[in-house]
Amino acid sequence: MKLNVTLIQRVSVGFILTWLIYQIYTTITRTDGQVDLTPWLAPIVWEGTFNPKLIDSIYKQQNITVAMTVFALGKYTVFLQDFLESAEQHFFVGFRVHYYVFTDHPEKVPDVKLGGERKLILMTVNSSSRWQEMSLGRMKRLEMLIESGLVNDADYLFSLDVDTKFYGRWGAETLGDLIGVIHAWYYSSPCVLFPYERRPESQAFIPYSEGDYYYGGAVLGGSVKCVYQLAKSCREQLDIDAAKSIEAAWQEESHLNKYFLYNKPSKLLSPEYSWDDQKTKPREIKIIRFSQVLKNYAEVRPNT
Ligand SMILES: CC(=O)N[C@H]1[C@@H](OP(=O)(O)OP(=O)(O)OC[C@H]2O[C@@H](n3ccc(=O)[nH]c3=O)[C@H](O)[C@@H]2O)O[C@H](CO)[C@H](O)[C@@H]1O
Ligand SMILES: [Mn+2]
Repeated sequence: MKLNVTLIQRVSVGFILTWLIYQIYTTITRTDGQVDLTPWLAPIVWEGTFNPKLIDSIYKQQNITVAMTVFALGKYTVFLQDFLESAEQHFFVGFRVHYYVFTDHPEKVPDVKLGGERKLILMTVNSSSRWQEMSLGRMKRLEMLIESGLVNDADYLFSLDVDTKFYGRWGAETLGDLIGVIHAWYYSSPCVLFPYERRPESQAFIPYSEGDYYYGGAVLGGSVKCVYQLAKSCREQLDIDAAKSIEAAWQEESHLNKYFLYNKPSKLLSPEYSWDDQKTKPREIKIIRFSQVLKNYAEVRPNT
């Protein structure tokens, strides 16, 4: 009898100790660089800050359509298969999704089997000779796509890099008026180290005294109306720079950062939504949902 009580006591102490260690561990990892709200009270979406089933059911009721644009010009068509197949597994599963694939090589677009209520619209465009133009030309093409009325049936629109892969859920938690993603390489850096455009001659110029986050150019999104305003404004600023023969440090990513500085995103996606396969996963990142795949720059880009 005495032995039994001791056993129960030991098990209880063991349980309490394990629970305590777990609480301390989660508190440390939770505060380690993870903030859930911006200073303007926009949510930052991290694993553990939302209930996936609940949030999906809210937007399911609204019967929404999500459009996504992706550009695969020149040799970047090689990324399409993995991109689309992984999107089918993780991107708005169970929702109506319309992919707009922009390419100069329509014959190289793989035939990926899509789920019900999901379709792919092929947008054939002219080739460019410089990768920088293919990357920054996305703003103009996004603006024109929305002006054409083709995406009028969509409620939300995302534009994503193609040299990427989905590894985890990307669902209704990412919806909002204006969406930006925190860049995986700068989420814990001080503002002055952000690679904003620092030359005052560029429209993308941000002085060292300003800035709050460094946003990645690989992800932008929001309501169709807000994405239109963003794309139009960035395209206008890119045109002004081009007329002065200035190319911002990180092309449209620099202009996107300038836009977000004065037009704050209503929701920010944590770096879970734009990781980089080159970067090992630190402890505070619980899940990688979308990531840049490794690429041989010399092989896939037409110029350096
Ligand atoms: C993780 C991240 O934030 N990436 C950004 C970054 O580097 P990246 O090295 O990721 O740029 P990148 O080479 O992926 O180019 C951006 C995108 O442009 C398209 N493309 C580019 C070249 C080409 O030959 N064909 C083609 O289709 C394609 O959709 C690609 O995903 O800086 C770029 C601009 O300098 C963009 O802002 C990227 O979004
Ligand atoms: Mn990329």
